Amino acid sequence: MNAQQHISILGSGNIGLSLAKGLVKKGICKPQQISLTRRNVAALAQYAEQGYHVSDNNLRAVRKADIIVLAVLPQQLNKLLDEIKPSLKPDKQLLISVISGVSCADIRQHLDLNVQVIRAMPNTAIAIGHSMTCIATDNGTNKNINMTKSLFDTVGVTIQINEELMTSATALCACGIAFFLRSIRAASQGGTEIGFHAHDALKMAAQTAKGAADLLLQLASHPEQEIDKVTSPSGCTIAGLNEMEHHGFSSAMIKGIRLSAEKAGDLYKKDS
Ligand SMILES: NC(=O)C1=CN([C@@H]2O[C@H](COP(=O)(O)OP(=O)(O)OC[C@H]3O[C@@H](n4cnc5c(N)ncnc54)[C@H](O)[C@@H]3O)[C@@H](O)[C@H]2O)C=CC1
Ligand SMILES: O=C(O)[C@@H]1CCC=N1
Repeated sequence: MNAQQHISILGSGNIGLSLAKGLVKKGICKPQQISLTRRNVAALAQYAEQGYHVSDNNLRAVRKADIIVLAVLPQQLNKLLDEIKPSLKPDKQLLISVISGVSCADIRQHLDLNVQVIRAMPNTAIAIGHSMTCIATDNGTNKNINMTKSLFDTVGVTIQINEELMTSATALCACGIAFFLRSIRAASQGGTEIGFHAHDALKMAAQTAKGAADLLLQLASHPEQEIDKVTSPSGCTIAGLNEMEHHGFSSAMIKGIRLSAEKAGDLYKKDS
């Protein structure tokens, strides 16, 4: 983004605000270049104090924007699109949607405008700059794809994927945060049962999970390769691991991800 450009985030809740904070923290733009809208504008008071433009007026926010981020819930989207349509300048503005289950074509079709749309699917680790964000488009220019990637690179790691895989990315990465959190919670519950205070068990489980993830990311190795290093012959790791598998550990994760992906594909259709 250059210093003249303006970004308007429509629906400034968890994801929208985290993105805004990441952009400012990494110096991509100043708060004065960002408009944040929300129905309950009082919830954005601290952002107004920091210099962000804060309002419940989507039309005004759209009018001054070069980039418009759609960050409402899927069931809130059509009303928002109807509201902003009169202010949109399709040949001058880029729409970035973080909304699950809504394709670029769905958005253009509802607007009945030929506007560039890029989808971005972050996860809640965006709040600490550690999101896994997938981006996809069916009509965005390379320039705008690169620009969108650089925006989300400020809040984590970004990859471009085919749009058909966006619901799968939603399940694996956006919902996935919850799956890994539940795994850590379950490990901590096991830890408490074998003797640790709950807060110690949680810290120990979380740091262990972080170490496991970093082994894969930093060494670029395969999970089974790292597992083989832990499982001493006739040892306690393989005993625990096999017991978990007898109870369907991997199968539960795979089935959960499949169901989430199915549901992600239906989030918008159900309500539009
Ligand atoms: N929460 C998550 O982990 C992820 C969510 N998403 C998607 O991002 C979108 C936003 O999710 P969250 O930030 O978690 O939801 P949220 O509920 O925290 O934020 C949505 C915000 O939009 C506001 N809003 C609703 N209608 C509006 C309107 N007409 N004008 C202005 N503001 C309006 C609401 O007041 C709320 O503050 C959803 O579509 C979700 O599918 C994507 C990836 C991850
Ligand atoms: O649960 C949901 O529907 C949203 C989309 C991805 C993460 N949270």
